[in-house]
Amino acid sequence: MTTMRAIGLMSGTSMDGIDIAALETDGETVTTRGPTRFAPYEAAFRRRLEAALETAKSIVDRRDRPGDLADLEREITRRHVQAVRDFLAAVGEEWRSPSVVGFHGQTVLHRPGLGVTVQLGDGALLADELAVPVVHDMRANDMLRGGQGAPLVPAYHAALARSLPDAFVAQLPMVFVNIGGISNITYVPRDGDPIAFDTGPGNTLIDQWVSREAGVPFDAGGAIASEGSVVRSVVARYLDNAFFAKEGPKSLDRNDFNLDPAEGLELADGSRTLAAVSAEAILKSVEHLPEMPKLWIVCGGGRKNARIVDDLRAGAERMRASVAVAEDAGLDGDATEAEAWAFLAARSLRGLPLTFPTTTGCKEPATGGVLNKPKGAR
Ligand SMILES: Nc1ncnc2c1ncn2[C@@H]1O[C@H](COP(=O)(O)OP(=O)(O)OP(=O)(O)O)[C@@H](O)[C@H]1O
Ligand SMILES: CC(=O)N[C@H]1[C@@H]2OC[C@@H](O2)[C@@H](O)[C@@H]1O[C@H](C)C(=O)O
Repeated sequence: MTTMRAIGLMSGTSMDGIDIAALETDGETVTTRGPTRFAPYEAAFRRRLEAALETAKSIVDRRDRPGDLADLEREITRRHVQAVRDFLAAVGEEWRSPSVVGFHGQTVLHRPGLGVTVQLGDGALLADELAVPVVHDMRANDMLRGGQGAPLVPAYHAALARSLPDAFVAQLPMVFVNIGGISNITYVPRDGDPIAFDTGPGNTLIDQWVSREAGVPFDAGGAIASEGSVVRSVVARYLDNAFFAKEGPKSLDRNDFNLDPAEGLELADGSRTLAAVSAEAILKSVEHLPEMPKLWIVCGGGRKNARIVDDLRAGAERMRASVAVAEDAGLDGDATEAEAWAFLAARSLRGLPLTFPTTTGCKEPATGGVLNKPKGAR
C-alpha cells in the first residue's frame, strides 16, 4: 500500500484552539511525522464555545442545531479553513498537497449512554474551501456499532508505540496518556489489541478554576499549584465518583465533572488539589488493566503542568514503572491528537477499523468517518 500525506485537525475539549499536524502514512505505520502548528482561539471565542455546551444540552437528534449552533458550526469551519491555509503557506513544498484532511470538529455534546455524540464542523464546506478530500464525523459509526464513540486516538497510539526506538519497545506493555481537557489512556500490550478508555478530568477543571479565581486561561507550568497544598478530602470526594470503579470501555462528556467539590478552597490549594485529582484519576486506571505497565508516555497539554507530572511519577514509581513525557520518546506531545486524526483519515479512506471492542466497546472492529470530496471531484 502506498503512503499518503495527510493532515489532521483537532479542536479538543480544552477549547484552546486548533492543533494541526501532517503525517506520511498508509494508515498502518507512520512513515514520517511532518510539520505542526497551533491556531489559538481568543478568549471571547472560547467563551462562545463554552456557552455552546449549554445550548447543546437540548439536542435530541445529533443533526439538531439549536440556538446559534448552526452559525457557530460555520464559524468553527471557517476558522479551520483559515488555520489550514496558514499552515500550508508555512510548510515545505512536499507537504503542500495533502491527499486527505482528518477533521475532528468541536465536541459540544457526548452522551454515549444515549448513543449521541455531536462534533460541530462542516466537512463538506471544509473540503470545498480547501479543494482537498476531508474525512469528518469519525465517532458516529462507532456509536452505531455499540461503541462509546471515544476515545479514537488508541489506534494511533498503538502504531506509535511500535515505531518507537527499541529501548522503548522493550518496555511493553506501556500506556499512552493524553492529558487534554479530559484524560484518556491507551494500554499497548506486547501482542494483541490496545485497551483504552477515558480516565477522568485532565485540565478542564484546572482551567475553569484558574480562569474564575485568577483570570488566566490555564496554570502555566503548574506555577499556581506549586504555591499550594493538596487537600486530601477534596481529592477523595472527586475520586469517589462511580465513573472510576466502572470497567472500560468508558468515555466522558466535558461536563461530567465540575468544580463543586473544590468550592471554598483558596486559589493555589485548589490548583494543586485539582492537579492531584488529574494525576490520581490517571493512575487509578491500572485497576482496569490486565498487567502493570512498565512505562507511561504522557502527551497533551497537561504534561506541561509540573505538579501533574510529579504526581504521576511518584505514583508510577510505587508501581515500579517510569514516566516519560512525549518528547523523551522523540514525539511531539502537543501534536499527537492532530496526528491521530491524520492517521485515522488515512485508515478511513482504506476502510480499516478506527475502533475496537477493547477501545470503545464496539461489537466488532469498526471503520468510520464521512468522506467529503471537494466540489468538482464529486
Ligand atoms: N504551559 C502549560 N502549562 C500548563 N498547562 C498547559 C500549558 N499549555 C497548555 N496547557 C494545558 O493544556 C490544555 C490544552 O491541552 P490539549 O491541547 O492537549 O487539549 P485538547 O486537545 O483541547 O483536549 P482533549 O484531549 O480533551 O481533546 C490547556 O487548556 C491547558 O490546560
Ligand atoms: C467526545 C470527545 O470529543 N471526547 C474527547 C475528549 O477529550 C479526551 C477524551 O475526551 C477523548 O475521549 C476524546 O478525544 C480524544 C482525542 C479521542 O477520541 O481519542
